[in-house]
Amino acid sequence: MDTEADLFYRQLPKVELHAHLNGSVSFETMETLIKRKPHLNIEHSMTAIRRGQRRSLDECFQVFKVIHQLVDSEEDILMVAKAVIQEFAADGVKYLELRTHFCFLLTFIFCKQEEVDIDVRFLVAVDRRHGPVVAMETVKLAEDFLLSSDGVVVGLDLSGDPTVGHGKDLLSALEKSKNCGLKLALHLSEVPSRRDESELLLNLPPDRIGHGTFLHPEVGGSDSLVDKVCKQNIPIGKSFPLYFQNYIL
Ligand SMILES: CNc1ncnc2c1ncn2[C@@H]1O[C@H](COP(=O)(O)O)[C@@H](O)[C@H]1O
Repeated sequence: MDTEADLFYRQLPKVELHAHLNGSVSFETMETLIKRKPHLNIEHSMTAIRRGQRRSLDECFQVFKVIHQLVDSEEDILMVAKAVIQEFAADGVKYLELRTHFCFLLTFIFCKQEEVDIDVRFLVAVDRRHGPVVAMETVKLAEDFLLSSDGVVVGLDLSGDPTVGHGKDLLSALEKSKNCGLKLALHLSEVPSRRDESELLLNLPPDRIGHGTFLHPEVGGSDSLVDKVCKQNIPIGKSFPLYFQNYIL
């Protein structure tokens, strides 16, 4: 049963600035998806990380692969997007930035969120594993949406398995994106030994950082990386509060 504190926190108006669409699917929606596709033999334990449960980054990306099998039609995408937006609204979120590679489909549909008291904006996701050509194509699409979506598409998100590829190959796509006015939310330093890449990406600079777990010298990053984040006042989403207390969203 909800405590008084639960109710208070639910009603408190909030902003959510680091939500991946397929990373925000609730248990109930997942159940509907699983029932729709019994032939896939997918169980709940394959699609979620329970509170307190520890998983490696690699295992997290395995979970996304399973979710992508479940969400593979226009009908699924729309159902998931509607449910996610309604659930964030029911949780008291008033401003939501949703990142997804399905942006192209969703943008026009959610230009008018009339029945729900929530302002939803989209970030078009570039998945690192698809490489520079797809990244550039995605940026062009995102630019079109930026111009035609009446402010619904606001930026570009660089995400995906951080051990795959190198940011230097995506730099021209990211620069183009920035030059055309898209805000940049970049996942960086999510794994150790990515100092060079983080240096490059921080020079852009991004408007937001995803995770940035290994930026600090104590965990294999460097003073120069920390300096760049602090001097440029770049907010970090979903990281550890220890090192960047003033920057965590
Ligand atoms: C754990 N930290 C993370 N680091 C990097 N990328 C992540 C992520 N969590 C999620 N994603 C990215 O978001 C996609 C799912 O949403 P969409 O299918 O696009 O809606 C994942 O496939 C991955 O590319």
